[in-house]
Amino acid sequence: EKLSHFGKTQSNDIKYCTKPIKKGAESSCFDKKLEYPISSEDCDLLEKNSLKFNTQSCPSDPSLTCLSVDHQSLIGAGTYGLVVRGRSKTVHFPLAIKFMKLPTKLGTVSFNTVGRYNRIDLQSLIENKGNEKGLREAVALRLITEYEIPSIPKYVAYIETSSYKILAMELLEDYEELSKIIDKLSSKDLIYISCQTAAIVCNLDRIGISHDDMHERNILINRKNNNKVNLIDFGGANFIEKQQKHFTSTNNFLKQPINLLGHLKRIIKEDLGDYIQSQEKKQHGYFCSMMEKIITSKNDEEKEAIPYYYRILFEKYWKFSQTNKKIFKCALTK
Ligand SMILES: Nc1ncnc2c1ncn2[C@@H]1O[C@H](COP(=O)(O)OP(=O)(O)OP(=O)(O)O)[C@@H](O)[C@H]1O
Repeated sequence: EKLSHFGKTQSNDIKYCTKPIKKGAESSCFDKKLEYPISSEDCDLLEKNSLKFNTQSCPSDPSLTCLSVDHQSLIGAGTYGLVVRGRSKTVHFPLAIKFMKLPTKLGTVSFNTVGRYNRIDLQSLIENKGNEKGLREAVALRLITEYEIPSIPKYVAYIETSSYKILAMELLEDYEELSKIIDKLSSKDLIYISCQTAAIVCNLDRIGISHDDMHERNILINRKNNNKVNLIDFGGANFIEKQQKHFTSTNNFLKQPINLLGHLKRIIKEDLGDYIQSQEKKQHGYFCSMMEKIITSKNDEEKEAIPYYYRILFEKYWKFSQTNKKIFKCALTK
């Protein structure tokens, strides 16, 4: 059993420091940025939510317990916080648990009830644009999971303690960031990846969520499974109010991810990309509505009513279908 339940490993197991602090000095250093102490209050709340993950002694004070950041546990690190591997007995899949350090202790934390959000207050999120990255992501993932939108990690739990915002979600295994592999991919791969990305964006659109941070680092690819795409990092997500629900998110797919769109434009030629991009600027969401139209059109006459550029894109390059739950999917073409 690799995952001890808050059990400590020996501090000499810590391998995340490679460079000594001072020139010539033996390395006994540690990276303060990777030190995430877990208090007994944190422990209690995590335990109540059945969340398990590895811990170790804190490098700066071995009497304290910290998140384990060895190569088995650590998934990602950044200014936002740390993503580590975990488990929960409430779900059958492994977890990615994101720990976001709070800028200050309590007081500045709004929406804090008893650590867990049972009720989602969409209105306050809309008004509080940008200030609540962790909560915003939790709400987005929870809605996405409830609506069973595929290709996005499933929401498992969101907790706030006095030190952290903690988001537990499905772990995507065997995925690589598109930014790291984009130059190795063939035209066919890139067409299929962009098609799946567009389908995910339009699926989100149907439920009124826009990702709004669609760079290549947030698009994960499983090369072992037909270049299957998953979208992560909903910290910048926006919730579109019902009245203005009419498709606003697509514009972020047609502006971003810049590198992927650049490749795509070179591949599909015929000025298709430029034309569709400029249409989207004039009328946000036009792209998703055309996608819906091509799928629901029953005969040639209805198909011909769809503007030429979209028809070419959908007939020649991106083959969409829709499941009975109205989820857009991309066909893997030979
Ligand atoms: N569910 C997941 N499964 C697998 N890996 C994940 C998952 N979520 C995040 N990661 C990995 O952890 C890293 C950080 O996650 P994420 O991008 O969500 O954080 P962030 O705070 O938005 O970081 P930034 O915006 O600086 O990229 C990602 O680059 C990704 O590789």
